[in-house]
Amino acid sequence: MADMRLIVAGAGGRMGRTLTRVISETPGAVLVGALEAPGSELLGKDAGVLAGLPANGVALSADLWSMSAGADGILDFTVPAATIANVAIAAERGLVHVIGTTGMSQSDDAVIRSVTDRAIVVKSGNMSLGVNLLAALVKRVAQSLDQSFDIEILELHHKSKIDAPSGTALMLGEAAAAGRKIALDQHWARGRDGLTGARRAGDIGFASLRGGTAAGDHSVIFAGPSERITLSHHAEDRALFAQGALKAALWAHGKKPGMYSMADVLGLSD
Ligand SMILES: NC(=O)C1=CN([C@@H]2O[C@H](COP(=O)(O)OP(=O)(O)OC[C@H]3O[C@@H](n4cnc5c(N)ncnc54)[C@H](OP(=O)(O)O)[C@@H]3O)[C@@H](O)[C@H]2O)C=CC1
Ligand SMILES: O=C(O)C1=N[C@H](C(=O)O)C[C@H](O)C1
Repeated sequence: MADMRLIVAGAGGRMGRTLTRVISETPGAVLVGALEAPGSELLGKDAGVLAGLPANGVALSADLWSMSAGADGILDFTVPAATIANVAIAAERGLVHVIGTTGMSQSDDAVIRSVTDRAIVVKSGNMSLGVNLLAALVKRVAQSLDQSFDIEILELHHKSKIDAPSGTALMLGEAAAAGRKIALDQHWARGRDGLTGARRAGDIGFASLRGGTAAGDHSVIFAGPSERITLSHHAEDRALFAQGALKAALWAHGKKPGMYSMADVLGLSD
C-alpha cells in the first residue's frame, strides 16, 4: 500500500516540529505539506530543517487548499480558530483530520461534529496510550465510589501553554463524570479564587499549574473521608503525543466518515 501522505498544521510549533520528526521515522507515512499561519515569518522555510532534520523540500505555506490536493490526512495541533478553518477544507478534500488542538469551545466542537457525516475526524485532548488508559481507569474508579469521595483534577504544563484547564484534564473530567453518570458542564468547578464558599458536593474540581518545560502531568484525586486515591500520568517527551497522532492517522485511513477518539484507535472504547 502507498504511504499515507500527510500535512502537518502548525508546522512551526512545538508539536508541529515534533510531528515532522516522527513522520520521518514512521514507515507508511510521508510529509507532503506543512501549514503555518498567514503572515508567519516561517512561511517558505523548509519543514525538515525547522524540525532539526536534513531539508525535505516541504516549504511552510498558509494555503491548505493547494497543498491538500494530493494529501490523505492532516495532523492538526494549532489553535482553535485555525482548526475550525481547516475542518471544512479537510472535509471537502476527504482528508483524515487528526485534531489535537485543545481549548476548543462547545460551539467549536459543534462545528466539527457538523462535518462528520462526510469527514473522518479523530479528536482527542491527549494522544498518548497512558492518558487514554488513565481515562478508562478514572471512569471505573468514579463508578465505584460514591459522592463522599470528592474528585479533583490537577495538571502541570510548560509556561507557554495558552489554555486551561488542559484538554487532557477536561477529558479526565469527562471520564469521571461518565463514571458518575453526570454531565461535566453541570458539575465542574474551574478556577477557584477568593471567598469561594465550601466545596459543592458532587463537583469535579480543576486546578492548573504552569511553569518550565513540563510536557504534561495530570493527577486525578479521589479525596474521601479518611483516605485518598490518586491516579497520575507524567508525559516525559511530546514525541509521545506525535506518535499517538501518527497511529491515529494510519488507523483512520480508509475508515468511514465519523468522529473517532483515541480510545477507538487504541481499542479501549466500551
Ligand atoms: N492532543 C494532544 O495529544 C496534544 C495536544 N496539544 C495541543 O496542540 C496545540 C498546539 O500545541 P503546541 O505545539 O505546544 O503550540 P505552539 O504554539 O508551539 O504551536 C501552534 C502552532 O500553530 C500555528 N498556527 C496558528 N494559527 C495557525 C493557522 N491559522 N494555520 C496554521 N498554523 C497556525 C502557530 O503559529 P504562530 O506561532 O505563528 O501563531 C504555531 O506554530 C495546543 O492546543 C496544545 O494544547 C499539544 C500536545 C499534545
Ligand atoms: O499544550 C500542551 O503541551 C499539551 N496539551 C494537551 C492538553 O491540553 O492536555 C496535551 C498534553 O498535555 C500537552
